Amino acid sequence: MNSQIISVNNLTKQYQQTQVSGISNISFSIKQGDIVAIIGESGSGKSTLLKCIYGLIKADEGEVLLNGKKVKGPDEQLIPGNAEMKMVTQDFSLNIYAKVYDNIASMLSNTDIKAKQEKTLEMMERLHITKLKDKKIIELSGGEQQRVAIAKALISNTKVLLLDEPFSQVDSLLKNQLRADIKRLAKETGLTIILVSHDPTDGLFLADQLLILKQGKLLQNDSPAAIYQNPSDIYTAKILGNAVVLDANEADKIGIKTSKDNVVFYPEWVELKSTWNSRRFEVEEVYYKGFYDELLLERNGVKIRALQLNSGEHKKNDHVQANIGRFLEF
Ligand SMILES: Nc1ncnc2c1ncn2[C@@H]1O[C@H](COP(=O)(O)OP(=O)(O)OP(=O)(O)O)[C@@H](O)[C@H]1O
Repeated sequence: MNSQIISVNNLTKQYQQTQVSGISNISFSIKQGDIVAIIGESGSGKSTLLKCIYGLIKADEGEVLLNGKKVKGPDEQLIPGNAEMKMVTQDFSLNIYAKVYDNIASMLSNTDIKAKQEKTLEMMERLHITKLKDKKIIELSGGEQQRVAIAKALISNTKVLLLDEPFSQVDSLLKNQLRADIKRLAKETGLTIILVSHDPTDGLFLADQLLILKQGKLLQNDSPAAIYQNPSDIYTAKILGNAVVLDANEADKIGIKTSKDNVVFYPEWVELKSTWNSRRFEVEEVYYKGFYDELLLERNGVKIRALQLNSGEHKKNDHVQANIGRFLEF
């Protein structure tokens, strides 16, 4: 079993005297070697939390422990940050006129030139950037620069890698490759990774542990599957799975009774088949998604979305029988 590497205790940071700015009373712990994704809408406090963990900004209250030792804030040391952690920000902080090799090697001392060379080449190999060795940063794509920045961050005995929106500069094909590489790297090296993203698929695909932030508060902290299946809040269900949200009146119109205010379900929980409790909907729109379609269905003025795995089976204006196989009440 992995041991705990980071412990965040009652962390609060407020920029102004308002409740919604910064982060508020956040606590959680991280196991060594895990990938943790912090997900939340813009302004929910993701970057603030990441910077507090790294010691770049001083928390008003609470503390961060790295292997049981308090992480110092910017007021407690000359150079803010932490030697055992590295943060890769969206601007990458690379020397754009220097070569890839030199950018990475610059993190190591010159006391053993051969070891420095070997270590740099090994790290380039790990991040699949060996062929870029002699290129200048300015000649690279965003995704390539990203890899160089990660290689540079990892070369000096880093225990925790902090990534702020790591995939914002890469197209979807490269994104999948980079995600897979990061996952492999963490599993091979025991590196702990904390990443911040506004894209929930990063969290669902990569993370061992998912943190959902809303207006500076930690809403949920669990495995991606546990949170996806049982979101504690409508916000979480919408962020993670683009959930359908109906009020009690709308739910009633499609045959769901609830004593709560809202009924929430993911489109894939809608069963398109004729069962004793299924109801007739009209297909209003068909959105082609590749190997499946997303259907916009309507009944009694209420619109819901459902997935159709047999792409093309039902067309616009068709009538279909649908049953909400599972739903949550809030
Ligand atoms: N230096 C600052 N001074 C004042 N307010 C700030 C500062 N930095 C962040 N905030 C406020 O704190 C809240 C959280 O910001 P933060 O950047 O942590 O959110 P975020 O979830 O990372 O957002 P994004 O996804 O847009 O980067 C926001 O309301 C933001 O306006």
